[in-house]
Amino acid sequence: MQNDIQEILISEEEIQQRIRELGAQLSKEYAGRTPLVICVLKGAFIFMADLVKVITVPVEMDFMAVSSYGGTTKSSGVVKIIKDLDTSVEGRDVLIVEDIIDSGLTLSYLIDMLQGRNAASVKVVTLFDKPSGRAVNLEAEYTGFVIPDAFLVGYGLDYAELYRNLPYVGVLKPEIYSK
Ligand SMILES: O=P(O)(O)OC[C@H]1O[C@H](OP(=O)(O)OP(=O)(O)O)[C@H](O)[C@@H]1O
Ligand code: HPA
Ligand SMILES: [Mg+2]
Repeated sequence: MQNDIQEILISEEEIQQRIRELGAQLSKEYAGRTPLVICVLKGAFIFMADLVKVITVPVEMDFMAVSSYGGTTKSSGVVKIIKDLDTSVEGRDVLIVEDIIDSGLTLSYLIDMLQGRNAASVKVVTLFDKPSGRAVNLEAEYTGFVIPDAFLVGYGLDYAELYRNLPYVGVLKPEIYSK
């Protein structure tokens, strides 16, 4: 698996350090409240698990599964809901946890949906932001790292469902996805 990586872009230590900083910021933002923290599966599951451990306010958690990339490196533009929330978001302070914002299509769809369900507030924390990929104008309130225009894998990010379990984020060798 490591042999398929061209370059490690962000190390495990750098990721964990940045998550501790995000946790501290979010604990301040939500002081005195109990946000509903929503993990966007599958990509965000590792970030979600590490992030909630460094948030010091009480949180409720729920999970949604959506997919728009399938086995490719380009968004299909169609966001498919594979699993919806179990919890009502009405009147709740919702924090969406994403691994990456690329085209922005996944998040713009989710934000509209949660606002349509009358959440009291909807904010986004993303570990990675790739502004060069944007198809819609959208920014997260909290961002871990701004990353360059390359297809990345690791720390939750997959290519064709592989590489999510790498503890760092790296650039995949182009010959892997041009096979
Ligand atoms: O900004 P966008 O261009 O919409 O891309 C970002 C989304 O794409 C990835 O999910 P994917 O659809 O690959 O599903 P996965 O999380 O199961 O890998 C990623 O986890 C984000 O949710
Ligand atoms: N890597 C993996 N999955 C993704 C990416 C990426 O760079 N962008 C959107 N989904
Ligand atoms: Mg994916």
